Amino acid sequence: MPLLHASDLRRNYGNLSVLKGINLTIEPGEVVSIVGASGAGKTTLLHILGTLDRPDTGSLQIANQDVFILTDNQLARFRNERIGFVFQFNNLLPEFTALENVCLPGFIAGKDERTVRQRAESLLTTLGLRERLGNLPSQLSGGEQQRVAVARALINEPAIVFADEPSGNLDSRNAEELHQLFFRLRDELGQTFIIVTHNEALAALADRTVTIRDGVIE
Ligand SMILES: Nc1ncnc2c1ncn2[C@@H]1O[C@H](COP(=O)(O)OP(=O)(O)OP(=O)(O)O)[C@@H](O)[C@H]1O
Repeated sequence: MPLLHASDLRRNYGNLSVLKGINLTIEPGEVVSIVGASGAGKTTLLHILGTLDRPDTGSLQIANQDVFILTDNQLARFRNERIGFVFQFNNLLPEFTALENVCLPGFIAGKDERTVRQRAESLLTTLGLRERLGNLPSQLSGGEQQRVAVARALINEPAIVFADEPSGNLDSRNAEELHQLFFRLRDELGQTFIIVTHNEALAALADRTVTIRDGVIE
């Protein structure tokens, strides 16, 4: 069974037809990059695949769940438990420490507090942030903040992590480190990533590159 199966996804904004029938299958443990010209619909597609937005028509299965038949509340719960996100601007909560930011989705999922804390510490240690657990985001470098965001995305052991231009705000050294991290997590945890990127180095490293043009996958 594929991990994700999208069938004939369509999305219009008013008269503008952005997605015109997207079909996509993702297997577990793949790192897939989504590329395409500016305005091609990459973010629109990522938001739909990540269940942040609904298509006008079409269906999507993730981990054997037909997601768009769920109510908004059911979908929010599914997203919290099964999907992780990394955005260009890390969206860490400024008044919470690195450790607290990582724990939060685990607490929201209602998991045991001690278990969540231990997993968060272990993830942050794996990502080289053992000495930064108590730092606020403002006390971290851009690269460190993005690694905290990756740990936060992983806290609930998601089926898939979606990333939208994750290295878009980093210098080339930090960008490369972040990219290596995705592949290490793929190798060590079997983690699946779907990444929208303009970064050609990252797209070239991916197991598969999906190009959107004229509203469909090329
Ligand atoms: N909420 C919205 N309302 C109206 N139009 C929108 C909305 N969101 C996106 N669009 C339009 O849909 C098209 C696709 O946008 P999208 O952000 O998905 O493209 P993209 O491929 O991610 O672009 P970029 O690489 O520049 O980030 C664009 O023409 C955009 O202007």
